[in-house]
Amino acid sequence: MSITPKSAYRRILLKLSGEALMGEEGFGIDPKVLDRMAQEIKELVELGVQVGVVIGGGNLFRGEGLAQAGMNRVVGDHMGMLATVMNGLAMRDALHRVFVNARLMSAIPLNGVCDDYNWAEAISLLKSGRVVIFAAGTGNPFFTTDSAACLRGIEIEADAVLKGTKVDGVYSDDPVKNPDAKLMTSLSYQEVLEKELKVMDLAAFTLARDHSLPIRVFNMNKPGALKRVVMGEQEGTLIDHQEQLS
Ligand SMILES: Nc1ncnc2c1ncn2[C@@H]1O[C@H](COP(=O)(O)OP(=O)(O)O)[C@@H](O)[C@H]1O
Ligand SMILES: O=c1ccn([C@@H]2O[C@H](COP(=O)(O)OP(=O)(O)O)[C@@H](O)[C@H]2O)c(=O)[nH]1
Repeated sequence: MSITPKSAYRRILLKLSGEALMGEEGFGIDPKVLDRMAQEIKELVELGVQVGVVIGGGNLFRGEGLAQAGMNRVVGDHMGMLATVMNGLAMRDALHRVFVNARLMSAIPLNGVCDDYNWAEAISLLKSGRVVIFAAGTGNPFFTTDSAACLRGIEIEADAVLKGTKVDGVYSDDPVKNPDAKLMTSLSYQEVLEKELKVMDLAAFTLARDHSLPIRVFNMNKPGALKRVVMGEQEGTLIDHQEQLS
C-alpha cells in the first residue's frame, strides 16, 4: 500500500479513551460512536497510513475507582485492563464490519479470544496495512492506557501519538472550568511540565518526551478532526521538542 503524499504521517499510534466510546451514555459503549470511529480509522487506512490503536477502559472500569470503593488496587487494575480488552473486541468487530482488516493484541494472554502482544508481529501487520489494536494497556497495574499508548508508540516507531479526547486540544487552563482558557496550537514538552497542563499522566508524558515521540491532542468527538490531523492540517495541539527548532 502506498503512502498518499498528502498524509503527514507514515505510521501513527491512535489513543482512544474508553470514555470517548461511551458517547452520551453513562457507561458502556455507544454503538453509534463506535461505528463512527471505525469509519474514521478506515479513512486513514485508505490514505495508506499505518494505524496502531491503544484503547482505554474508563467507560467500564478503572482500578483507582474500584480501589476507592474498597477493592484491592491490583485486582481493580486487572479489571480495568480486561475492560480495555472488551473495548478492543468491540472496536475490532466494528472495523471488520466496515471491511477493515484489524487484529487485536492483548498484553495479558487470553487464549482463544485475541492474539498475544508481539512486537515483531505487530510491525509486520502494520506494514501489510492491517490496523493493530493494542489492549490490556501495558499489562501491569498502576499504569494507564496513556502510558501504554506512549510505550507502544515508541516500540512500533510511530511518527506520533494522536490522543483523542473530549476537548479541542490542550488549553491554558481546564476549558471545562475556565471559559477564558485559550487553546494552544503547539507546546514544548518543557512548557507542558512548567505550566502543569493536563495532557497525560507524568509517567506517560515523560516516556514520550524522553523518546522524542510527538503527541497531538485533538477532539475525537469532532467528526473529521482525526483525518485533518493526519493530513497535516491545523487541528488540536502538537507537543514536541519545539525549543530545539527555534
Ligand atoms: N489544560 C487543559 N487543557 C485541556 N483539557 C484539560 C486541561 N486541564 C484539564 N483538562 C481536562 O482534561 C479532560 C481530558 O482529559 P483526558 O485525560 O484526556 O480525558 P479522557 O482520556 O478521560 O478523555 C478535559 O475534558 C478537560 O476538562
Ligand atoms: O497499563 C495499564 C493500563 C490500564 N490499567 C487499568 O485499566 C484502567 C483503564 O485504563 P484507563 O483509565 O487508562 O482508560 P481511559 O482513561 O483511556 O478510558 C485503568 O484505570 C487501570 O485500572 C492498568 O492497570 N495498567
